[in-house]
Amino acid sequence: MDFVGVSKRFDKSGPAVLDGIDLSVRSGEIVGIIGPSGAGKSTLARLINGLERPTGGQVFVHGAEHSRASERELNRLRTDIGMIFQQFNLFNSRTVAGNVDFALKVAHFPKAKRRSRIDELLDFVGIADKADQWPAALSGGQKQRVGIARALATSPSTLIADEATSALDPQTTSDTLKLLRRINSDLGTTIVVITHEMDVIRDVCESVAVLDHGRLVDHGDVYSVFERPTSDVTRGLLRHAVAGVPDADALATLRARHPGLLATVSVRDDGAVRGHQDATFDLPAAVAERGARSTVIAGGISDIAGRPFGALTYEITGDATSVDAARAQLVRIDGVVVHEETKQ
Ligand SMILES: Nc1ncnc2c1ncn2[C@@H]1O[C@H](COP(=O)(O)OP(=O)(O)OP(=O)(O)O)[C@@H](O)[C@H]1O
Repeated sequence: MDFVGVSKRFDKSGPAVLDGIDLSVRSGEIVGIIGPSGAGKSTLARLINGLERPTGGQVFVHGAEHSRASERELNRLRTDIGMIFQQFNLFNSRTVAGNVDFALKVAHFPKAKRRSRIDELLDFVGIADKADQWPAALSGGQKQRVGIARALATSPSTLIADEATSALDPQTTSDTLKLLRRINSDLGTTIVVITHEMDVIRDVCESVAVLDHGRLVDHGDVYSVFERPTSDVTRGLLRHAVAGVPDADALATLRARHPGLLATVSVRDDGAVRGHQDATFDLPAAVAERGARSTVIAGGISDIAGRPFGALTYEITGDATSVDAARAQLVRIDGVVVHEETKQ
């Protein structure tokens, strides 16, 4: 999937909702599109399935240029793109099986094979026992599984999940994201995850594109973007998803409880601290060598694309000479931030 210099205006004299987007998505990857409300995420998704056309640039999906396709060609191309939504968009007047059947009918799937295809799909998403239930009798997570089964009915090579977990509780979100990963690994489906939550990106995506006011402000594999965000929007979104260097408010709270010297160590791949020659730099050991003690008081380590990522904040205590010696060592290490108390 390729976006080449894509722009979109709904009104000729109005603002650009998307502005000069250059973005490539590899076939078979899970990519996240994230950004604050109004950033242009849903518009980008609608360009992928041809519900909107760009006012500038080109959109290619599986080699076909969507931006130029006729309405007829678009209809055919759309059968190769499944969509799932925050509000599930199920037909309440049809059973679970009936909802999936509808997608098969629309795609002219052979009638004789429909029942077995429905059973296969419901089994795959884990709700085989709900085939004859009505949507109203299902939980949010089960409804989303029906939505997913329906979106997969025609074996699309791309699935767009537009805020698909935003209405779900944390456990159901986690189960749904696991299902998306299984769809990707078992069926090879390219998945575009539209979200405003960095936790979702962290838990399921391989690459991420960050939108702000219609512009692409960060893009790359998830680990790199988490490690080196280049925009304030990305940094703001990350604050809630991974532990980092505490901001001024968090630091004030920590200081109120911990009078010692405070220092934060970034935890990166293999525990290595970037820029430090000894990849196993160990703050507690370094501090102990100088006769001081260290205690973890804040932080966390997440798993991002199978690699550790996070930060740990320590309080360093002991006699003044030992703490000063520890401080002198720590300020020289890249990846360690020593929080000096500013004198009033
Ligand atoms: N059909 C339309 N006509 C006019 N303006 C539109 C249309 N669709 C979207 N917009 C505008 O485009 C901008 C981006 O909207 P979009 O829905 O793509 O953002 P989003 O990032 O998905 O936001 P949210 O997270 O709130 O869903 C908004 O300012 C919105 O008002």
